[in-house]
Amino acid sequence: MAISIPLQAGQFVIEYCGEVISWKEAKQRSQAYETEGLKDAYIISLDAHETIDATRKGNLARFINHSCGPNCETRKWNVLGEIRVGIFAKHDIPAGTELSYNYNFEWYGGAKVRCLCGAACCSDFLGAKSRGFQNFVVPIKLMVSGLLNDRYSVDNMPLYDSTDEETDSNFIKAIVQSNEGTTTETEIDESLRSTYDTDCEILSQALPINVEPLSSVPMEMEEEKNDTNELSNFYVHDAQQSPPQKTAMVSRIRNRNVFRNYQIQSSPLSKNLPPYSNGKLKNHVRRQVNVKFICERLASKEACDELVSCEVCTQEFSISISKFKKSHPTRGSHKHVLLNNHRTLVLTVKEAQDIESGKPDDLLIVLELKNQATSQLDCLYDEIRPAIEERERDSQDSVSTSIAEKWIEASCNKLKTEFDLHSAIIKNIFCTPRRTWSPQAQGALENGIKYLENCQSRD
Ligand SMILES: C[S@@+](CC[C@H](N)C(=O)[O-])C[C@H]1O[C@@H](n2cnc3c(N)ncnc32)[C@H](O)[C@@H]1O
Repeated sequence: MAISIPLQAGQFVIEYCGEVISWKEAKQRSQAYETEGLKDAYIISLDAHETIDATRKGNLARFINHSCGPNCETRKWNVLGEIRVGIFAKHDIPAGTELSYNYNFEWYGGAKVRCLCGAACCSDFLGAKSRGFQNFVVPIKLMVSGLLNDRYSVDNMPLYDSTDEETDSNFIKAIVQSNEGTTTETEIDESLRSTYDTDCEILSQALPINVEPLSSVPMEMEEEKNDTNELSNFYVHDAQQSPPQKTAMVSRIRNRNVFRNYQIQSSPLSKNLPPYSNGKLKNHVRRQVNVKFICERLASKEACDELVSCEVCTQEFSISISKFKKSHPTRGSHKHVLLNNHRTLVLTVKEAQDIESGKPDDLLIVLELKNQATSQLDCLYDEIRPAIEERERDSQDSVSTSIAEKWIEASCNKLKTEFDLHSAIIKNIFCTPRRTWSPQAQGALENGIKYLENCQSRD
């Protein structure tokens, strides 16, 4: 389902409407739908007791497909004491784009369903990463019926509460317009339709409670600085640099994807920090050194050679990162970077920018370690999730001490790898080893400068 007007990050898109039925009823219906030969699944979980079945009665939200790299996400809201599910834009979405969200399926039986989302980070099968593939049966979760007696459960979603703040929801009409004339097997229930506008308005006006996640503080991207100083001639700013972004506060437990992406908040003081003593500004904009300008002022040829060699290396890495960027655009505040071994690293924008100012090889090794630590944390979260859900609340408060200890340990491990990553970046920047140049390499200085100048003029 496509949207006909542009959406902004965080904007409410549509409520997932349907018949609210018990889990028992959902299972029976699912079997009946299967017998009828219905291929698509439209039952999602509301909470531990109830589900929303949009198979026969529902709204346009039922037509939004799954994607492993979605542009929307689901959020649970407590609206006047009633839990409701809304779909929200994860990031800015241009008009005409197909909407998608991650079903976060957990498969627990039947055949695999091939995912056709086409995302670079696609896990190939719906629920391929879930424990369902290890024959784990999720006790009570949301369920979507599908092909060949498949059983799915959608991951728990964040629970938000309503407030009085207002959000614009006019674009809902745009969705309806964009889908008018579409013939579907679903009859939109008239009573639902009549209350649809009101409902959407209530949900669109409800905003999440901003509660910080356990054991982490959300990161605030450092603001782009416009400082100019005497060293500004040394650097050429990347014109394609993304605008500064701020990561929103997240609820205590949001959906799994968000929950996994902990960030350490940079000190608010850092916004006002002066440039480093060597002239590098403390932000993470890709800069190219104006090599010619500096070389003209350096007395030693060795220093010139070293500068050029470092810059060529950095420039080449920047070029490869730019290629990555083109093929793996930023999703929200993250970049998906494809490594040579075909693995995808999910980096924050800041990390990607940090890497651009460092060197590739050893940084990627540290990144790989960080990625592994993140995966371990993800697995652990999968392990503790049932314990959280058993309490039928979106809260981690009741998780047992032993599990909490494991969680803390894994979190520390991840933080350590993040620390190592940033140390490696700093090391690369400040401790670049001096090179011994062969006589043949002596003549490379001019070539190097020409190369860099060509690169800069191309940019
Ligand atoms: C809520 S419905 C989505 C709308 C549905 N495609 C339709 O046209 O009515 C969920 C069903 O759509 C299909 N589906 C959604 N996303 C998919 C994806 N990425 N790959 C394969 N099938 C998908 C599956 O059959 C799934 O059971």
